[in-house]
Amino acid sequence: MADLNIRNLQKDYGDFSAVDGVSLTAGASELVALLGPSGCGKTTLLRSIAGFVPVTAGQIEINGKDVTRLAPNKRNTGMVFQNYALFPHLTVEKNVGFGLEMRGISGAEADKRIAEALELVSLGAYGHRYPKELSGGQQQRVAVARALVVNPDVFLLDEPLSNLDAKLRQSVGMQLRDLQKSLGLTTVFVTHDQKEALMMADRLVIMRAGKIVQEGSAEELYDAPASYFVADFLGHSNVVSGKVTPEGFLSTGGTMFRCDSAGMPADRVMTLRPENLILGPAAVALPNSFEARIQSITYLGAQSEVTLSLPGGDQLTATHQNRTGDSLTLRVGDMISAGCLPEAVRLLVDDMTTAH
Ligand SMILES: Nc1ncnc2c1ncn2[C@@H]1O[C@H](COP(=O)(O)OP(=O)(O)OP(=O)(O)O)[C@@H](O)[C@H]1O
Repeated sequence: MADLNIRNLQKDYGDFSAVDGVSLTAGASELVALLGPSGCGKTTLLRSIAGFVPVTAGQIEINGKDVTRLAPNKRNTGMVFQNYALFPHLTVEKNVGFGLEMRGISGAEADKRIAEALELVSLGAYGHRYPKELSGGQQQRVAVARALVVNPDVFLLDEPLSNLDAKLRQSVGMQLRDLQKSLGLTTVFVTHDQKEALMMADRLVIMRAGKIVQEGSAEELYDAPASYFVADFLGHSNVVSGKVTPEGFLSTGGTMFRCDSAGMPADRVMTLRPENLILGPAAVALPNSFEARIQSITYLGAQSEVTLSLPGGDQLTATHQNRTGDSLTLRVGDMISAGCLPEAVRLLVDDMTTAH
């Protein structure tokens, strides 16, 4: 059981800040995902925790001990690198034993711990193979065993699923999460894939330009993004800008949306999740209801994505469930009723087109 406590961490390269005043905690057994676009500082933050990047300022504590200036092998962290960084000329056993050797553990004690670590990742029979004799998924498990063999206080993962094909990603991700939970490991996990983060993390930390912009559970962030940037990053596809009227509506190009606008400044963007935009007769009775033209339909099997063109020229996409016996006919060019509940309309600050 361990916890990680980061305070005001700063990593500057010249006058550029890769990590800019980050404070972050991760509790015992917690899996925290660092999520954000390329270049936002995720890897730099992770490597700072491991000790591979000397920080400019701030503090990193593991189990209440200040490790900010300690060498990597004195911190008791276990790290899985994006490309696994296995030694090609060493067997699986020797790769896994490397971290122990660095800590001066050898002989029978090392052999026992290597065998246990390989069992944990179901590679007990593969100790004598070389990395090139393993599949991508098996190599990833060797990298996980190598990180776990030292009984780390903090488990650090840098995009550990990105080299796996789409089919493997989900099952390996779930295995990794099960292992993390069963061992009670405090874990920080870097990804730029929001689906991966939603699937695995207890808490998501969204970064932008070296700073944390929002953190919370997957549900909290998806349901209540604090800004357009976060909404957009977590897969909201409908964003329309408008003006808040004194009566409490958001007025877009030609449509008024009833929503919770109390105390909102006038200029806002509206986000509306496609699954909350209802099509057909059921939409007519909703507090927000309007007629729109179907501009395109993308059939995706269980559902279709239907893009609507609103009277003022704005576009909204709806997710429509395809059910056997559904009497609603969708045809490109037709007018259709559409609507949503006021609480499905979220008004956010537009931090995508303004400076941040
Ligand atoms: N050694 C370095 N010297 C100068 N700039 C660096 C150095 N290492 C990283 N950076 C810069 O710091 C910023 C953050 O990089 P980092 O690798 O942490 O981003 P990231 O969020 O992990 O991105 P990605 O998802 O693409 O891996 C980038 O703009 C990068 O160019």
